[in-house]
Amino acid sequence: MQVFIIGFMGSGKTTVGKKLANKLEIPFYDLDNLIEDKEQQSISSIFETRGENAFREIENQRLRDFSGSDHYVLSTGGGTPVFHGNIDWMLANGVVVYLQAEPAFLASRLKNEKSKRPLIAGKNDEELKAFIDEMLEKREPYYKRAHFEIPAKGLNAQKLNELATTLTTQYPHRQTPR
Ligand SMILES: Nc1ncnc2c1ncn2[C@@H]1O[C@H](COP(=O)(O)OP(=O)(O)OP(=O)(O)O)[C@@H](O)[C@H]1O
Ligand SMILES: O=C(O)C1=C[C@@H](O)[C@@H](O)[C@H](O)C1
Ligand SMILES: [Mg+2]
Repeated sequence: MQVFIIGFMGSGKTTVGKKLANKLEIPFYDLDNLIEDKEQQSISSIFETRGENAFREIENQRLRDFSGSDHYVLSTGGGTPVFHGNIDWMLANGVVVYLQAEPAFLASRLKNEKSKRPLIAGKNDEELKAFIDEMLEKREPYYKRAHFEIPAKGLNAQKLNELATTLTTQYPHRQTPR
């Protein structure tokens, strides 16, 4: 089973992806981390020294080349579904879960975590909220194509269990539990 978690920065893709993988007893990967490991450079530094277009090429390559195992949960970057036909590729190659969140919720999550995220680093609270409003509107049509949409707010252990059960029922090709 290949599960792709998509959604805006701060929606909790990395946090939730890890927990979901744990419940499904399959490995967890994070596309931003895979990129940093392969390039031996932080995401911020890639944006700074090589630019966003280069980052999007690398992101696309890493997503498609990725072959950690037959079964995994992969949390993607906030922009991954939007570029280079990545959403079509993910829909064709696995189950795509959209972690949906409203701008005010995302802004409150992100306001103390801007430095590692080059697209929002240096913005004040007002600029951050305006950026999220505008960017989410552009990105949502891509996010909304996911097979499943889960509200990030109030996503507790029980809801995560329900998601894990739905995924295993509909996509029952599980690895032997570790
Ligand atoms: N269910 C949750 N409950 C409380 N806090 C959470 C939850 N999920 C995530 N967070 C917190 O929200 C922040 C953003 O989460 P996370 O880094 O997982 O988001 P992300 O979608 O992976 O972001 P990015 O796209 O930038 O990688 C972190 O501080 C994390 O600890
Ligand atoms: O929303 C985005 O475009 C990004 C989100 C992060 O996960 C990183 O992939 C990078 O900072 C770009
Ligand atoms: Mg993340």
